[in-house]
This record gives sequence, C-alpha cells and structure tokens, in this order.
Amino acid sequence: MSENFQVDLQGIVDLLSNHLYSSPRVYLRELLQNAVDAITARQGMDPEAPRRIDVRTADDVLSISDTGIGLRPDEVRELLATIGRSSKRDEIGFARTEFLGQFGIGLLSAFMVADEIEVVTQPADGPATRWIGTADGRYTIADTADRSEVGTTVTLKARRGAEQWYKQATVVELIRLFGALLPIEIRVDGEQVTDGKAPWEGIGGAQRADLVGYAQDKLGFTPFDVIHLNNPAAGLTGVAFVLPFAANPAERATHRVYLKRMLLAENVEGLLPDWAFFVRAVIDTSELRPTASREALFDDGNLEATRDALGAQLRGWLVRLGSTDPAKLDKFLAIHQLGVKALALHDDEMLRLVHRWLRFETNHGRMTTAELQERSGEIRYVATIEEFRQLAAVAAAQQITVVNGGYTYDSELLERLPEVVPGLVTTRFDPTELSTSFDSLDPDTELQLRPFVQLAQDALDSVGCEVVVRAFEPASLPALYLVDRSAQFASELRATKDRADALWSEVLGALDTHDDSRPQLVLNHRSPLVRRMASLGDRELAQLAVEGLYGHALMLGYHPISPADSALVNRSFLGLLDQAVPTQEDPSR
Ligand SMILES: Nc1ncnc2c1ncn2[C@@H]1O[C@H](COP(=O)(O)OP(=O)(O)OP(=O)(O)O)[C@@H](O)[C@H]1O
Repeated sequence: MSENFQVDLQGIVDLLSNHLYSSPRVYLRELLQNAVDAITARQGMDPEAPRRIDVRTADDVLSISDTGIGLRPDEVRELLATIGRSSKRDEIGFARTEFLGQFGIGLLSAFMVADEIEVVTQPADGPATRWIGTADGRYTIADTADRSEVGTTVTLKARRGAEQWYKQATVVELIRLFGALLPIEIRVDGEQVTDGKAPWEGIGGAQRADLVGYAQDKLGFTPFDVIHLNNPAAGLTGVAFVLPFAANPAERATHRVYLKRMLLAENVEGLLPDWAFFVRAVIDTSELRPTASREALFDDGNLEATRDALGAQLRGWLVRLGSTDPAKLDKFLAIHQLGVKALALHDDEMLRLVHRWLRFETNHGRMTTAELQERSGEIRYVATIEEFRQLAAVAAAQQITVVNGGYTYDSELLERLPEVVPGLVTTRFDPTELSTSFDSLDPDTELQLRPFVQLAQDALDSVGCEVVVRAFEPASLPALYLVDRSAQFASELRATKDRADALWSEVLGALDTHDDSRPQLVLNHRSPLVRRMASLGDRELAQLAVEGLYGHALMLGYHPISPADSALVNRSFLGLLDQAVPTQEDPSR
C-alpha cells in the first residue's frame, strides 16, 4: 500500500524563515513578484489590460491587489493548496522565462509575518474565489467572493511579534527597494511610490550627474567614475561605479542585482571577475537565474560567460583611460594601487594591462615601469626595505637607479614582469655590484696606503671582514659595508645549521652555496676623514677609528650586528672617548 507524504507547514515556514531567506522582509518581495507575474500573464493575452498594483496598510493588516490574470476556482484548488506547485513552469517543468517565480513556495513566505492569508481572485472567464489559509496548515475555499475587477487581492493578518513589517513607512521602503524598476504603477495607500526607471536609462547630459547622485544616495559614496555595462546575451544593462576609496581585494565585491527589473539582492557575489574589486555594479538582467532564496545568482555557465563579458568591459575602461586620460588613470591607481598589484601578481591579463602605470619607489623618486625602462633599459631592484636603505644614496651617487622592492607585492611583481611583458628586463641588484662602479686608486697612492690598510685589516680580522680602499661619491660617506647576497645566504645558513639537529643539519648542508667571500668594508679615499685616518701616526688611535667606522657602516646599512661586532664597536667607542676626554689632574695630590 502506498501513502502520501504529509507536510508540516510550520516546519516549512521555519525552514524558509530561518534557512532560506535572510529576513522576513522578503514576504513583500514575494507578494509583489506574484502580482507582477499575474500582470505579465494577463498582458500576454490582453496587452490593453491595466497594469496596477495597489498596496493598503492598516493596523496589523496588509493587502496587495493586482490587475493580473486572476485564478479560476480549479486553479485556486490546484495551485494554492499544493506546496511547490507553480503555474510558472512549462509542461516539462522548466521555469518560463517571462515570469519571476518558478518554485511554488513564494506565497508561503507570508506566513513568516502572518497567521492568516486571504486570497480573493477573479479571472476574466469565471467566478471569483476566496481562499483562506492559516499557519497551522488548514485552508478553506468559498466560491462566493465579492470582487468585480479581474485580478487578485492578497490580504495578510499580522502574526504576533511581526507587526513592524506592516507599518506604512516600512512597507513603502520595502516596495521602493524591491520594486523601484518595475514598469508598473505601484501605489501604497493611494500614493505612487516608484517611477519604474533604472538610473542608467536616462538620456542626455544629465545622465552622469544622475548616476553620481544615485551612487551617493543608494550606495553611500561619490564614484570615481561610472562605467556602463551591457551584455545582450544575458539581457543585461547597468553600470559599474568605481570606488573612490581603496577596497580590500580579498573581500569579495558584492553588487546590486535586479532580475527582470525586480531587486534580487543588494549584495550579490560573483557577477564580476574577482579582480574587479574596485567597482560596485548595479545591473538588471533578464536571463540569469536566481537561487531558490532569490537572494543570489545561480552560478552556471551563463553567469560565467556574463562575468567574462563584463570583465572585458571593465578592462576596456582601464585601457581607454590609459590612452585618453593617463592623469586620471594615475589617480585611479593611487587609490587602488595595492589591490591592483595584488591581482596583477596572479592575473597575467591584469599585469599586462596595468604594468606601464604601476609606480615604484626608487632612489630617484617614484617612477612608473615605463619611466624606469626609459632610464636604463634594465630595471634593477632590491628585495627589502633594509637593502634599499643601505644602498639608495650610494647607488644614486653612482647614477644607478634602484627600485625599492621591499613594499608589499613589489619585488614579486618586478620578478614576474619579464614573463608577461616582452622585452622588459628586471634584475635583482647585488650590493657588491656597486663596488665595480667605484674608482680604484692609482698605484702610488695604493702603495702609500698599504700600511694603513694592513692595520685596518688586522683590526677587522676578528669579525671576518675584508678591508679595501676605493674612491667614490658621496665624499661625505667615509665607509660602506658590502655583503654579497649569496655569501650572506651561506653565512645565515651555516649559523642555522649549527643550531639545528642532525637531520636538518644535513639537509641545510646540502643547500650550502659554499660561498666564502667575506663582507667588505670599502673605505672611501675621497672622504677627508679617511685620508686623515690614513696619515695618523698613532697606531692605536687609527685602529680605534677603523673599528668605529666599521660600526658606523654596519648601522648605516641596517645590517645585523653580531656579538663579536658589538664587542668591537664597544671597545672602539670607549677607546675613542678615552682619547677624546682629557685626563684631569687629581687636586688632592
Ligand atoms: N497575485 C496572484 N495572481 C494570480 N496567481 C497567483 C497570485 N499569487 C500566486 N498565484 C498563483 O499561485 C502559485 C503559487 O505561488 P507562489 O508564490 O507560492 O509560487 P511561484 O510564484 O509560482 O514561485 P516562487 O516560489 O518562485 O515565487 C503561482 O504559481 C500562481 O499561479
């Protein structure tokens, strides 16, 4: 024996209100949608039929009347008495594209705010019917209803605790929210509350100002720019407002979406590609599908194709801006720099699009990649802010432009640029390259300096540093501490290896580059101080001064200071103080 399932209406209402819909306020959207669908159905047969929706509010009662197709008594029995039954699907069960509804559950949402729903309906060709359903799952039908005009009136009686959803001001606000674009006359208590026009549908010069006003009013910001969106395949029109403030690219951007001119939701995700984090779109589409909650778009191939098409339009805007108004593009990038860089790192298209305008800090001021390329053909960068601080001034004095790649994403971007942009060369700058642009001394001077260099070398042997003398700008800089990157890596690795256990020691040992080149202290022969030091007769003082310069160069270059370094610097500092402060005669003697 087979039996039918029973449905617990209270359980279903609970499911709708707590799990499907985000707020009871959607009850009004569902009622409005049914009224619109009924009007659409009637228009199909009688294009001259009126298109009106009348909402009436009173204490704890709300009614919504439409001039739609109405229902015959047999349809009332079939459609209103069965959960999941809908007149808006075709014979094979597909949603009919002209209607908003499709699931056959929308009317139930009224039970989130009502104990009782009354439907009085009058079709063009039959008697009127009154259907009354209650939240406990019962309904009654009477074939004698008092209604003369073709259409339907749905009346709700407030459920205890839901009275706030019936207040006139709330109802007006919700009707405007959901129904602003509907091309139907909608009145609340006799007053027309919508004009049915999308803000982007205006014509003439006032349009841009209107759109800016719309963004200020509805989205709460003055857009940096407005981009028109259009995708006939999805029956889509609308606009994208460019944010005037930096947005977090990790947070998914959400958009205001109207479906067949009825608001789907104000925070729909996935309409635009992830990289388009810098715009908020407002669009209307007739072809994309909603999810059952009608609060999001169904993520199918159609949405994917739409996303690509809209992405192409946003790219087009960026490219146009680059060629027609570079100053404005510059301003745009100043606001969205970080986000654009974050995306360009993963999205080749984006990188190709914006690379020319990306700005980087260099030791010759902020520059775009195009400017950098023009300057020296090859873009040299250092990967950390510390490295940049060490080298910026000295490299600038040698006419070498170095980019500070220490800011978020910058060195990764510089590394990736040549992969995406043909002909662009970027190299990581090795500090020791600097010394190749320093001048060597003539053999005589070199010979003369030999005892001093030997003394300096003896002083710095304990910290493993090699002393060389060169001539370079600026003359005010007496010494520069240079450490080769691969030597630095090798020495850090060895320090870690000494602390690690046997297994890791072996692994780390395999990585060792065996680069034994020592860091260098390059003394600047153009510096008057260095010259004076070289001619000092007092060996002890000369040694203290070299140690002092060593400490100074370490600190100036933000290099790490080892215990041996600090012992040496300490000794030098106290020694120099000792020499500088005269010994006082003891008056008691
Ligand atoms: N105002 C109305 N005028 C005429 N028929 C209506 C009206 N409201 C509801 N109906 C009928 O009742 C059926 C069920 O309505 P309900 O709102 O539950 O589902 P739906 O609109 O079909 O789909 P969805 O759940 O997606 O909204 C509709 O398919 C429609 O035939």
